[in-house]
Amino acid sequence: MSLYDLLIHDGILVTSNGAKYADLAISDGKLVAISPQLTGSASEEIDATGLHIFPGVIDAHVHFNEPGRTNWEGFATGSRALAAGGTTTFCDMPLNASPPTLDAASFALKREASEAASLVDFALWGGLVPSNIEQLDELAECGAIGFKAFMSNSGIDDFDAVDDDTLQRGMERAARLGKLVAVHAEDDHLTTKLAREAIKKGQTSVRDYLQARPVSAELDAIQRAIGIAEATGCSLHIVHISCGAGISLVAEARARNVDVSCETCPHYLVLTEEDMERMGAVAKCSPPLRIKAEQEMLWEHLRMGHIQTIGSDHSPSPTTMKIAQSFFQVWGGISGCQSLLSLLLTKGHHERNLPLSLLTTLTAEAVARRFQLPGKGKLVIGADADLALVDLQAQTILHTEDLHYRHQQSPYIGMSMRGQITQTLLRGRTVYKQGQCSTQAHGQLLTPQRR
Ligand SMILES: NC(=O)N[C@H]1NC(=O)NC1=O
Ligand SMILES: [Zn+2]
Ligand SMILES: [Zn+2]
Repeated sequence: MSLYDLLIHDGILVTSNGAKYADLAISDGKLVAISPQLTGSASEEIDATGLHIFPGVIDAHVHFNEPGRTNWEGFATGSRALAAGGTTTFCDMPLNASPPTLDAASFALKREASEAASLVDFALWGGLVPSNIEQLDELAECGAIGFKAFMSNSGIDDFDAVDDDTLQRGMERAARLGKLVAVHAEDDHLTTKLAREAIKKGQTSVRDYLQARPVSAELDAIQRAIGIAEATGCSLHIVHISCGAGISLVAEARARNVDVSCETCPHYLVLTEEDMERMGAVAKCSPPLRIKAEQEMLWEHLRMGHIQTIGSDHSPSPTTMKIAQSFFQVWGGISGCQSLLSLLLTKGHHERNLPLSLLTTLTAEAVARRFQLPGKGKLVIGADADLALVDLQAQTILHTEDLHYRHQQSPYIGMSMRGQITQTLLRGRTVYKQGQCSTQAHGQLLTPQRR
């Protein structure tokens, strides 16, 4: 009998402390030995010479739209894209599926759908809307990692925005339950007013859309959310911050011990307003893409450790919803979850010299810590053997055929990437290898566990 199930030898292990040569031994889906030179037999061996071994990415922000809108993405296609991109855990947002995840029954439906189809592990966000404060307890009971609220129109009819009063009541309840609240922070009053005025004048171009969602709307909402978190003692996570000053507000609040964290997304780090104008619908998102100077500020904040997590905010739709006369009518959401790690390696590591240790912290270790995902995010003995094997120097161009999404849309098509994910393992099992995804859905629900 073999000593181990799997032995991965001669790879370079990436940790939050740096990179080092190490052999990894895996049994029963867990890392059981890590050492520069492991001996002993194994049922299977992988020669990782020349490859970097990252902890599988944890993408805490995707919209896979199942059940109910599986034709927008779905767990099967979405999780294939993740596996191909080196991601082994995702947290699915409570909106864009039908029904939205607002109570125990809808949580169960989503859990079932994901368990049936997902190649990778997952956790689920519950929603926080004006009508479901009384259901937050049951969502917590089901194992939601937290509650997501929109401070502006969500673009989806069955997921209402919260006003400050509802947000306060939701945060009071969440604090009592020991759960965090995540917010989409844009001021509804201002964005609605600006959009209405523009549309009334027939100004519906990309530029008009950009002007209707200014940085000030984002800053205003971030400030209010932090104030409410501070008043209620609720943990707060601000998703997809697109501007430097937004990150500064979070950093200032953290410095005075408010329990707030923030996320940015690869699209804000890689694309700008000009790209949105040039590419149109495929690059539409909210908050919108910003000017180059904002983008540089985001990179600087990233380097300084002021941003805690990077999530993709993968929010696809059928191609028909990406076509409209008015840019305000086009579905807002970028498909990008497959490219998260390769974009960070290309633009962050190779072009800006960000250390791999920082990138793995932002995409795995800190995410697992913030959302209390047991056994994830870190390659230590006893952890789940969730791994992304990466050829850091390989240069590839992203082609439409490479995409595993249900709809092969991406603003990154044609982009030259440096750093190729060659193989992804979930709990020791290969879920992706050189272009091929596994056909077996072994994804399991993760529920937060306090340490
Ligand atoms: N409903 C939805 O997914 N909206 C997302 N799309 C986007 O670009 N920003 C969002 O919040
Ligand atoms: Zn959002
Ligand atoms: Zn989102």
